[in-house]
Amino acid sequence: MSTSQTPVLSARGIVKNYGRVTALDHADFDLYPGEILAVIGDNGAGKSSLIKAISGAVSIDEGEIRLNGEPVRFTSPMQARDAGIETVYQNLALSPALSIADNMFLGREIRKPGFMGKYLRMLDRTAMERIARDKLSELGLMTIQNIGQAVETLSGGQRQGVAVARAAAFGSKVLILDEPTAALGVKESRKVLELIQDVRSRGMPIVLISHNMPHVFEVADRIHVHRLGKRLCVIDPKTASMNDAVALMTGAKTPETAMQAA
Ligand SMILES: Nc1ncnc2c1ncn2[C@@H]1O[C@H](COP(=O)(O)OP(=O)(O)OP(=O)(O)O)[C@@H](O)[C@H]1O
Repeated sequence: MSTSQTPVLSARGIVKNYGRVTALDHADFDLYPGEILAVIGDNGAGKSSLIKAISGAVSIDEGEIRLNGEPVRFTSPMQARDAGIETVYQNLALSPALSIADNMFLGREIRKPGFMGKYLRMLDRTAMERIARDKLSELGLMTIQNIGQAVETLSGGQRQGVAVARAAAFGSKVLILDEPTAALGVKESRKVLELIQDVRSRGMPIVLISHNMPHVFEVADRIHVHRLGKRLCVIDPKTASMNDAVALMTGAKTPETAMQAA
């Protein structure tokens, strides 16, 4: 990771108002190739709004978003996903009653070749199950026994795993994870953190929104501190402390005073 490279995803001066509430107030953002960028901030700082803006879930009032240097303007999450920005939300966009394979291919189903697929819209289940199995085992998630198993029967960590595998499976350019460990136990969190690092080692940059400072400091290459609707600063987890991060988030320290203390 090097900040001299062109960011994979960047934003400049983005503004998002909800009526009289300004959720994003000229916010900037940069994600570089191959990095895990954590986004931290107090409740209401605008982290979700930032993620929604760069993943097409809300339209922005002002500002610019660039993907690989090219300006983009998404009007739906589907558009952002097609462009390679895959977002896994806290409440997971998985369908509990569907199988793992069906979930992985939701909205991207493979049709049977030839007439049956093209005109009868028949799904190629064998191919989908094979690819789903391959992807899960590639990511070390084959504790899941049966690819036909409904997602509602999986543990929280396994569900998160399926969602991440889905993102990793489709050649996404960017993976955004919103509080991936929030609902998980210690063991499951560990697995998900390993999975995130594994996905990074495959070259995919990741945005990690989290309130969990030990998790953030464990895996992030850089930490974007969001405060009052904008990026306050970016800190290096190798030189900054968790106390600094929390002080910056809450306004107890400014980037200048935190630097002096360092
Ligand atoms: N749909 C909405 N309608 C009105 N106000 C909203 C909406 N979404 C967010 N806001 C407001 O925008 C501000 C930023 O909210 P946002 O959810 O982006 O913060 P956050 O940093 O993700 O917070 P948290 O850590 O609590 O999830 C808050 O004041 C919030 O009340």
